[in-house]
Amino acid sequence: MKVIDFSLTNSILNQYVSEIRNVEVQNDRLRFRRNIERIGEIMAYEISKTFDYSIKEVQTPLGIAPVSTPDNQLVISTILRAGLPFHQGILSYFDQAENAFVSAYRKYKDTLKFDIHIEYIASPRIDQKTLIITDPMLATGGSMELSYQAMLTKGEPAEIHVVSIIASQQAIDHIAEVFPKDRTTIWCAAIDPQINEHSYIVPGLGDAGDLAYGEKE
Ligand SMILES: O=P(O)(O)OC[C@H]1O[C@H](OP(=O)(O)OP(=O)(O)O)[C@H](O)[C@@H]1O
Ligand SMILES: O=c1cc[nH]c(=O)[nH]1
Ligand SMILES: [Mg+2]
Repeated sequence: MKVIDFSLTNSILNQYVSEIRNVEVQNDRLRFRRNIERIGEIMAYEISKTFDYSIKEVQTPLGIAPVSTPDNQLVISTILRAGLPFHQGILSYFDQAENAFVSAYRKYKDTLKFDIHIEYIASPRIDQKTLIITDPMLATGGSMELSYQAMLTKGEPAEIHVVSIIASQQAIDHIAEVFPKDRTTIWCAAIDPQINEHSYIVPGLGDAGDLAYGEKE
């Protein structure tokens, strides 16, 4: 299993990550969503370098140009709600991708204990396709694992890209355990050391879904 951590490389992506983490900046919802989209756009570009390419001949007004373009059949899958702006950023680079949406939410038994419930999935078949499964936050990794299990009812992908912004070390370890090691790559903008007793990432950024869309009842 490959793990790509963008925080180890100096790039403008780290500026957008600092803004979504920053308590003085992150409450500007439009900026928060747009920064998540921008991180998705940059990650999409980096992920595109791993695809399979072949040369096609393009007719220009003056001749024929050979151009190497990707051949992968993409399915971009997203976990509601916080995944939506991230999905939009990635999709804006992969124009022809198919798309899938999974709902996952924490149903609390008491203030600390919860189960993750999946209630909705809308997905194409994913057999032999490149599955890009996105969620900006990987805390326990439970939502990602269950969403992937739900996606498997739609077929077996050729390769899997788990794409996140902030992941806990625990979630990285968990995903490395439960996803196919030979064909999964995890992409994230940072790996944080801890999760707290409420299973929030520390230092993390808080609740990504609420910051993007407002608090739930
Ligand atoms: O790794 P886990 O421990 O499963 O936690 C991560 C999940 O929590 C967040 O969603 P949340 O449940 O807050 O839903 P929301 O996007 O609707 O706010 C996040 O977007 C992940 O889906
Ligand atoms: O830190 C966390 C954990 C779960 N969901 C979030 O939005 N943030
Ligand atoms: Mg949330």
